[in-house]
Amino acid sequence: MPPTTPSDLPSDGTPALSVEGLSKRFGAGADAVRAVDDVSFAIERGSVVGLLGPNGAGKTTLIKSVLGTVLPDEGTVRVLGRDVTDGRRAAYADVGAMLEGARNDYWRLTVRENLRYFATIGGVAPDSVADRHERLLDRLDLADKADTPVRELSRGMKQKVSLASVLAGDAELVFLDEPTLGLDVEGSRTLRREIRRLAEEEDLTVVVSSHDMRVIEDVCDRVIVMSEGSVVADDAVERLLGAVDDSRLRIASTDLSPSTIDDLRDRFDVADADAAADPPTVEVRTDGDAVYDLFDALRAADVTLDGIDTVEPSLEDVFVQLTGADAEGSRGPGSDEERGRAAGRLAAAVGDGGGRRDGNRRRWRPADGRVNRRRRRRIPGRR
Ligand SMILES: Nc1ncnc2c1ncn2[C@@H]1O[C@H](COP(=O)(O)OP(=O)(O)OP(=O)(O)O)[C@@H](O)[C@H]1O
Repeated sequence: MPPTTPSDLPSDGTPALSVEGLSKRFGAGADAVRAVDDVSFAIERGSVVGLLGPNGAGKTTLIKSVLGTVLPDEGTVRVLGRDVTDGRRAAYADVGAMLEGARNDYWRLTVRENLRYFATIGGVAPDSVADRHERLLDRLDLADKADTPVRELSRGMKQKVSLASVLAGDAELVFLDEPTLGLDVEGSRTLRREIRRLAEEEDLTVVVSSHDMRVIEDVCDRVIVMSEGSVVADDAVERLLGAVDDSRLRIASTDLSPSTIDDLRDRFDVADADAAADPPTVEVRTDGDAVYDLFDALRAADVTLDGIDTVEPSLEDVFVQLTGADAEGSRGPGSDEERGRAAGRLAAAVGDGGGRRDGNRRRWRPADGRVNRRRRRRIPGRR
């Protein structure tokens, strides 16, 4: 099994980012908050990793600790093998961050001037990366606007300029915090596609933090999920998705009246129903013999099927099971105990596939830290 923890990575496989035993407390005594609590992980070069967690999970504190804007109480951070406390300048020359969306940029400057400016403050002579800038302008569809002041651009374009600015120097490791925030559906889709493409073409290591699960599913190979300062899951997106035992059958039929749906609720585990849809639909969690019982029940109720398909669990389902939070990152009503049980079930499921539990804590390590960047999982019915 390839090594996956910072201390046992081989010397020839120096990770882009290695965090070991990182902790940060705010305040003291009874009011102290353990924002980050003994967090360790390593991110291999060239991978795209999602950082997820409900509000207050510790993501921002973790990112700021890595970027050097928050001083951790304990632990080490290595960027491309260099301990950041030994040589900040050297370590951070390789790091870029888009932390506040479009506000990164100077709106009075043109798009190209922004790229040159950010290359300079990244320690790179702009002329030496002119080719990279042309490529970025081209890939992000900004070439026509290269000499336009940023303030005259649409929000989606500003967001693209922000991304280009982060990549304008020579950064190998890039943090993107909510990169699609505020974009419309089309703008978000375009930016997701471009982030993925740029990561592959420029051979970048990218850490993406977002509450939008589509961003994580579309862009990331691997996801680190945080909750209450700790890492509660760290695995390939596909394996996390595969670990959720929540397959459903979605039945569509004009014969599905509200009373028929109520009858089904009495007998089956109905996950969702929409009696007002055209045609009405019902989603039933099924396993084993329940499928036969379901069809028998539908036949007995004179329901002729207009359509039937399977609904795979989404990353949002995984996230909710692990943290008890909704997709926006807010905590739901579930108790810590319920969340712990759900996380335990999920961890055990992943463990069965080769991952390993880390003691009794709600976290696990991937069985295989090497992820295939080109292998994508498409979920039927999702974009
Ligand atoms: N400067 C600070 N002083 C005191 N407490 C802080 C400070 N920064 C963060 N915290 C606390 O640390 C915990 C983690 O906060 P953090 O902002 O890292 O979480 P987050 O996962 O980024 O949340 P969000 O998704 O809402 O941005 C929270 O309880 C927060 O209130």
